[in-house]
Amino acid sequence: MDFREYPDREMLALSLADQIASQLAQQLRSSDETSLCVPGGTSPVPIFETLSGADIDWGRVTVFLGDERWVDGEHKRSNSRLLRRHLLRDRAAAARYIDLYTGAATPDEAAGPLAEAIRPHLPIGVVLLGMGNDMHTASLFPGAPRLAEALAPDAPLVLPIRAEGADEPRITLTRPALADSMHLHLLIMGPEKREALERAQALDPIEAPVRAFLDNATVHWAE
Ligand SMILES: O=C(O)[C@H](O)[C@@H](O)[C@H](O)[C@H](O)COP(=O)(O)O
Repeated sequence: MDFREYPDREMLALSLADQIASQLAQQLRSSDETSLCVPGGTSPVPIFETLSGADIDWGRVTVFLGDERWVDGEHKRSNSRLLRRHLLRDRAAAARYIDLYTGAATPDEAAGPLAEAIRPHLPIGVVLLGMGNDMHTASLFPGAPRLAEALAPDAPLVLPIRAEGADEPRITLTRPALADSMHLHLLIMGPEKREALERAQALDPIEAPVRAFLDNATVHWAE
């Protein structure tokens, strides 16, 4: 795990957006296309807004979320709505986008088709993960009934998740889908998350799901 501390959140956002853009551009120099997987939540918004203006060939980048709340795309809790407002605009509006919210009644029936939609984009070019204070990442929540299944090396690429820590049914990419990415970044801000990260390093992924990704992650932190 590579841990990078920044003087403030603005410097973190500018630097991380630049690192992601550079990694995507580098991949596009040797491949026809690449992929970018991003988290929902509030922390990544400044990174999205900087990244949306990056001068790369977005038409050859496929973007998708690492997880989604199973709510309509215009619902205030929708991560897809967050992306449309903060990332998929400016130059990045040209990106190809796979929406994890399919409109199906439940995430259970959407998981199979979404796995097939995601599969051609593996290994993901760049993955950005967030983390909750409970050490969840994506929608891999401690205590979730299907967490062990989602953490297994042979897990389906996409699974529905219901958990006490989640306000609504979720859909999430799983460990094999996320962990094998070419570049994996973890974004955390504030003292509580730094403390949670330190706890996670000593725990098993079943107790601290973010632990499943730390070995290959570059962690970006500011107060
Ligand atoms: O759907 C989600 O909520 C995210 O994908 C989730 O995994 C997020 O990254 C963490 O909950 C941190 O969220 P904040 O950045 O808002 O603290």
